[in-house]
Amino acid sequence: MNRATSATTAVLTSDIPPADAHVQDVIENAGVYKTLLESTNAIPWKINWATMEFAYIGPQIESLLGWTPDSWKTVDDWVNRMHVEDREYVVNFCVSQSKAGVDHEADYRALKPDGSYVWIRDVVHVVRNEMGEVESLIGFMFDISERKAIENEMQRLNQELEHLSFTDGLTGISNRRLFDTRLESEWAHACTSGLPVSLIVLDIDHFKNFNDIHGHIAGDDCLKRVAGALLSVARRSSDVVARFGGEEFIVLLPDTNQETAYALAQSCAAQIAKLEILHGGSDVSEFVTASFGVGTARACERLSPEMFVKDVDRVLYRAKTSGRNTIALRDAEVMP
Ligand SMILES: Nc1nc2c(ncn2[C@@H]2O[C@H](COP(=O)(O)OP(=O)(O)OP(=O)(O)O)[C@@H](O)[C@H]2O)c(=O)[nH]1
Repeated sequence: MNRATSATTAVLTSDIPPADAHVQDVIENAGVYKTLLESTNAIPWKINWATMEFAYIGPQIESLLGWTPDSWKTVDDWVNRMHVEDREYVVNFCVSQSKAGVDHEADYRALKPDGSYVWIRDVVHVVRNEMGEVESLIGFMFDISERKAIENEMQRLNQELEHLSFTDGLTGISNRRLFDTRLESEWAHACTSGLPVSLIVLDIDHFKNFNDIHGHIAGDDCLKRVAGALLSVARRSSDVVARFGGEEFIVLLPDTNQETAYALAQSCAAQIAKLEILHGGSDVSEFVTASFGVGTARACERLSPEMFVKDVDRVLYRAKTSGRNTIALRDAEVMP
């Protein structure tokens, strides 16, 4: 039994005249409330607004945060034992809400004596006098570490899920979904900036034969290595190298003119050649090659991004029908 209850018992056993029965009730109730308050899982507290001192802090502070109630005297003790990244926002928020007389709550990391932190949700009630002036603040600090850990894990899993939903499972590069999303935003950007957008669409030559001769696992490995080669060429942060499906890849080059796009397609072809992946089923080279379609457009042209992609895909088909292992341009003749 704690101090509050024994004090109550002492009062009850003394001789109190009937006229003071009300006082006795008050004392008894105060004892009950104190017992209830100090047996909750949260830390109750009270701050005197005029002095900014703690008029009361529950003994639970010791078991939840590791500080003795004696060491928790002023608002500074609360502020200084808050994670530095949370401090400015939380203090400013709590002060402004308190000044406005608005009940509020704030989450922050509270420091323990061993240097670790506990996530706290402080729920604050503003007490005002008859004049409407703030007199004190009373509240509870709840340990929300478990909830925060779950929230953080959920956030991490969501980010991972989002990343996976934009990644091609085999090659690890972006997938079509990410490409479509980025193309749409780059198209909108190009529409306002007036800058050109370029696309390179490429397809590995005679890949069916490659699989038939070298096996599907070698085929998968070939796709991964080609993806790596493309990534080594399109290196600007705004560039997107994506697997478009099967053995077809697409490279989005924002703010890029046709000349540069063509040069980049040449570099892609050179990097693929450099891999020297033996291809027993190709009539164009002993190594793996690809055919390329390159296109450049101004977003202001009467063209949707989807139509643009289809257009460049048709250009790639031209490269295929004109012998493979070549680069075809949307606005020019097939170039060897
Ligand atoms: N190993 C492997 N093969 C794939 C994958 N996706 C698609 N393919 C194969 O890629 C081949 C594509 O064949 P086609 O579309 O006929 O084209 P191609 O043989 O490359 O001929 P051209 O494009 O005309 O040069 C098919 O045999 C598909 O099975 C994959 O993830 N892994």
